[in-house]
Amino acid sequence: MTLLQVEQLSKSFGGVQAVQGVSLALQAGEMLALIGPNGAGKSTTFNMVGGQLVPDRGRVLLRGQDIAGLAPRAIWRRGVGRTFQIAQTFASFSVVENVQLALLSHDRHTFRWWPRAAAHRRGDALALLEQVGMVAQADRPCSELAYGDVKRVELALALAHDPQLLLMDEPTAGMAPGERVALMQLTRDLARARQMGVLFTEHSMEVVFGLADRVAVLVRGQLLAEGTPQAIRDDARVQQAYLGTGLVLEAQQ
Ligand SMILES: Nc1ncnc2c1ncn2[C@@H]1O[C@H](COP(=O)(O)OP(=O)(O)OP(=O)(O)O)[C@@H](O)[C@H]1O
Repeated sequence: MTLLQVEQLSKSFGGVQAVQGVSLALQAGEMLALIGPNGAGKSTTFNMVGGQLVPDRGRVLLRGQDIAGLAPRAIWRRGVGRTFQIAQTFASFSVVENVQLALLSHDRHTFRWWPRAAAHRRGDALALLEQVGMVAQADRPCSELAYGDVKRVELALALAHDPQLLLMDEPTAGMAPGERVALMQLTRDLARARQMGVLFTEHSMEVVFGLADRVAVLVRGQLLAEGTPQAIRDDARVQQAYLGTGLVLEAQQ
């Protein structure tokens, strides 16, 4: 069964039709990039899938069940994880403690438990850090980490919830080009290994065309094109939509 099926999703704000009749599909283990010029409706679409916005119309089917309009936490409980643009770690806690807190939350405990629960699933937390290449830094405070490493920890925090679908809103914003590709390569390896679908918005064309399995292009709230990176790059309508935006539809080597 299709992991995520978005059908005819629409949302307007006052007179602005932010998203109009957008349909998308994402299979388990697959990376789908949502791209488009500024104001195209990427964040609005993303937030309707994650539950931060209620659609005016349309359906969001997660393995066939409509989750459109549910609260973000209810959607999270159904296996939709999310990483955010803003670093979300607790800076004074160590790397492994942050992952333990995420596991605590996944296990439905509240953070009030923390003083008693410092040993909560430390082994599982270390195993997650191993998966994102951060186990050597497990006992360092998050505040000491380089930005790219914080992003890896954020990925481990999202994985603590064992999501079927991971939403990543501009995951590589603010990172150096080499680090961006490394983070998303890692994400792709994890998506394959865990059969987790990944829907992400991204401005780095190097990441999009180098690492997405498929690309969906939004322009002025509508889906302009959807297909493999190669098909999208060769699509004259997509090139036209990006003309004058300063973005170049080429994956740099
Ligand atoms: N809360 C809101 N209230 C009013 N208008 C909004 C709101 N959120 C988005 N919009 C409008 O909806 C349209 C789509 O915005 P959205 O943020 O989804 O685009 P985007 O593709 O994510 O853009 P960017 O790449 O700049 O983040 C824009 O015209 C925007 O101004």
